[in-house]
Amino acid sequence: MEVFVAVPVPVPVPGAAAMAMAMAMAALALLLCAAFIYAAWLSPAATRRRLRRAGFDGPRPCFPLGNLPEITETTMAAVKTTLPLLPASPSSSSISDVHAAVFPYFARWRQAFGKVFVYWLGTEPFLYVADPEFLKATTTGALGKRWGKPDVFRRDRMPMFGRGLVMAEGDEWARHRNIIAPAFSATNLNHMIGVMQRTTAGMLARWADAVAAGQSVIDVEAGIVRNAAEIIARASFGLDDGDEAGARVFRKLQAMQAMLFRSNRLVGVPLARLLQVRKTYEAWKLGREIDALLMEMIDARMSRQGGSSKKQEDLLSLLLAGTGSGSKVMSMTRREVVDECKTFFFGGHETTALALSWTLLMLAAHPEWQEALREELYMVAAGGEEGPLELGRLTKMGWVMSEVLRLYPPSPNVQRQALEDMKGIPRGTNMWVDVVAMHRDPALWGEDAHLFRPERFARDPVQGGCRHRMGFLPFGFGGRICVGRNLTAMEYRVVLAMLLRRFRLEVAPQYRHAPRVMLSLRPAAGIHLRLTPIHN
Ligand code: HEM
Repeated sequence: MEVFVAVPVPVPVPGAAAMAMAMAMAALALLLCAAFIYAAWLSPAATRRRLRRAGFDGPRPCFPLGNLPEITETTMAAVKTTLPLLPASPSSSSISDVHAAVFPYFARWRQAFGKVFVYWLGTEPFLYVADPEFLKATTTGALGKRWGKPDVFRRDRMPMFGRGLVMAEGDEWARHRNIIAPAFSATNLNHMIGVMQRTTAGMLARWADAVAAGQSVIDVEAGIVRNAAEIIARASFGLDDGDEAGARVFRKLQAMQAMLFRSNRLVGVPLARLLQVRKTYEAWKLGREIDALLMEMIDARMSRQGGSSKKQEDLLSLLLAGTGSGSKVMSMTRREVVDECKTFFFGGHETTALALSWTLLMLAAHPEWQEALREELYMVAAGGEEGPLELGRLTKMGWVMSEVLRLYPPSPNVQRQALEDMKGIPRGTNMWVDVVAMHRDPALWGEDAHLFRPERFARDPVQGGCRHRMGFLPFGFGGRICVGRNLTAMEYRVVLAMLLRRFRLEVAPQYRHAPRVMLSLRPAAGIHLRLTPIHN
């Protein structure tokens, strides 16, 4: 007898797989939702409670935007403000004028919370600091190593700096800094004087032509920025007249700079990049093109090295001198050299140009100082050509530079991020040092803090008489102090000396005093000066 065993045959239930898939998707969506709620609300709210328990109060944030709405609103309200260039009387102006114009939200919060408080960019906590003693207590000595650079800016500025020195961290940073710092030695910088003079002569010739053609008022800021961009491109990677690859990189770097200034980014807001996909993509694409061009230049330079009779003395050659040496400690990969070239360009030209532009404005507004610098120039370099020796003897010019960097610091803030928990500050908290506020604080500088008085640096050349050694920070502080400051000092002297010999400066009637922060501290409406040629 045949026994039939009933074997159950799996009968496909229509839609079962689809249902399983849908459930998995729903679970995933739920998980993502939970993660988003955690990142955008719960986690920052918990950090805020911890900070408040440690005694750090501040304006109430509304997550996930944090305090960005108030920042935007107060900034929009301040945009149209025009300030008097000079106070009507020495006592009629105070820190609040320029500081409130450039950081209106900080000026408002300082009144309520003092010189140290917490505010939020999206879900990122920022410890605002305008108290040098607090800064010293939290960041100097052994504590210094516990602070790095904020991740939030590293992500945002990746197209500009890549993983270059500004953004590097830990051992990577130390290795890069050890290779780069010697490239800015006095001997290397002296080789760049000629490049600076040739480039600046071109700018001055263009201004002289414009004046001869009847255009006596010039927006000097535009010319100075372009001149500084050319100088840094020549000094960094040897941009040469007729060098097509160099010129292409230069144009693209400028396009990137303009694009990043235009885009109004929601820094610190989770998923904000998704709202700005086009801008993010454009910056990424431009960044790739720049990288490819720089890589080509580096390859060409490396294959020429040794074979060429023409010795190049730009920063690129100095960095490449170690590459291929076999020493891992003292060499960089091509990729790293590319990022450093971009870092020099973006970190190095606008800051220097702004220091020079604000100086021209101050000298136009203070003719007695303009004359004092000219006299010093004629005394130190009677023959008319300034070499390294003569440039080093321009003492008064040094005071003027320091005073301008105090009143109009091109880098209006310095940032850090806590790498570990310390003194009630949770790991990951950012620090925002308000350099403009400290540089104009009467408690640190005296009642004349808002006045242009270069002589304060005659009495105290390093600190200008500031009552706290961490109250004057135009180039940052600690191990991460600006690596390019000597290059700036050199370029400042070369350009200013040539300019003062060639033109007398006056503030033009159409000049509008509108300092604003757009990454750097800039004159929003340019710097219009009347130039009168000096005939020797
Ligand atoms: C007036 C001109 C300049 C100003 C006001 C300025 C300001 C600054 C500031 C505030 C920092 C941050 C320091 C810190 O975090 O404590 C910095 C870092 C830096 N600057 Fe400058 N800078 C100027 C010129 C230059 C030039 C000419 C170059 C290069 C060509 C340059 C390259 C850099 C680099 C690579 C860093 C990162 C240093 C590090 O993290 O180790 N800067 N600068």
